[in-house]
Amino acid sequence: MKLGFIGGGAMAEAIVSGITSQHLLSCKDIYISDHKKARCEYLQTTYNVNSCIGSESFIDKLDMVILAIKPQTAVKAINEIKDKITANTVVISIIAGITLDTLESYFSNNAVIRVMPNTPMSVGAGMSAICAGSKASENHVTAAEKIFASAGKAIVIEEKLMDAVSGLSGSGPAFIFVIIDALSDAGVKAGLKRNMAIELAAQTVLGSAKMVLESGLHPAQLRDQVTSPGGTTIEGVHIMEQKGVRGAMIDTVTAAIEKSKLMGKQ
Ligand SMILES: NC(=O)C1=CN([C@@H]2O[C@H](COP(=O)(O)OP(=O)(O)OC[C@H]3O[C@@H](n4cnc5c(N)ncnc54)[C@H](O)[C@@H]3O)[C@@H](O)[C@H]2O)C=CC1
Ligand SMILES: O=C(O)[C@@H]1CCC=N1
Repeated sequence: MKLGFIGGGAMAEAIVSGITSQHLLSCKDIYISDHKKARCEYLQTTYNVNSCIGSESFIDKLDMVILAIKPQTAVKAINEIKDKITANTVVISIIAGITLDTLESYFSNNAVIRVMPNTPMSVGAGMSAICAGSKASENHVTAAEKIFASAGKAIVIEEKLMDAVSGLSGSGPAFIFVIIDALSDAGVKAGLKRNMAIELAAQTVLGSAKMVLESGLHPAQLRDQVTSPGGTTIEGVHIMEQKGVRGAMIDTVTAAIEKSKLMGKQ
């Protein structure tokens, strides 16, 4: 299986780092094209994959190609490759907002799949959602699931849910990083050293997420287990509700979802 990437930026790197550390594919079967020479050299040195400016040397040899360019540069990049790939190559787009209809209008002979991954793939803890285009078979979807589940979890969804997923789990890591940063600020304010405060905050987020996933309990039940009557936690929970943290998080994700919808219309 030969896997190619058009665009070797942050998200492509997270996927490559995930799949190579899990040994899903051999490095020699991974090809990355990026416009920046420095980026190609970095990816080649760090992950031992093939990387070059331009995809001419490998584009017609791929079983799968992942489009990992920004939405703003997508049309140009797609036009560079659409007549060069063979009909057997499965096209996977991770580009936010670009619909299957649009992708299929460019790649009319190919099976097309949309995926919304996230950067925690780089540490084996990604969350990806996959939806299949009209020509994608069950085998194609299974192959995509294998790639994206190799470094985390992958679910198959209907395309109408893609904007919601983009706003929640696609952008979500950025929202959680802001929260970890804010929690560590609170620790620093109380006299903790910055590195210790970051470790305390990040491990607390990690552990809490693990409890939600492994216990099967609703987050509200787990919160209740921490909240002793008349104790410290309820004081903090009261402030969170007073300051509208819950509403702010709903608004945050909703704004990201609305932007994803808008990008799909452009
Ligand atoms: N960063 C993230 O957390 C996530 C990003 N995505 C999607 O992934 C896509 C890529 O995002 P990032 O990796 O963050 O962007 P990025 O800006 O880090 O990477 C894009 C790369 O593409 C290269 N490039 C531009 N035009 C090119 C062309 N014609 N041929 C080859 N390379 C070209 C650029 O030099 C750059 O290195 C976007 O469409 C985004 O919506 C999806 C989920 C999460
Ligand atoms: O910010 C963005 O547009 C991309 C899509 C999801 C995460 N990053």
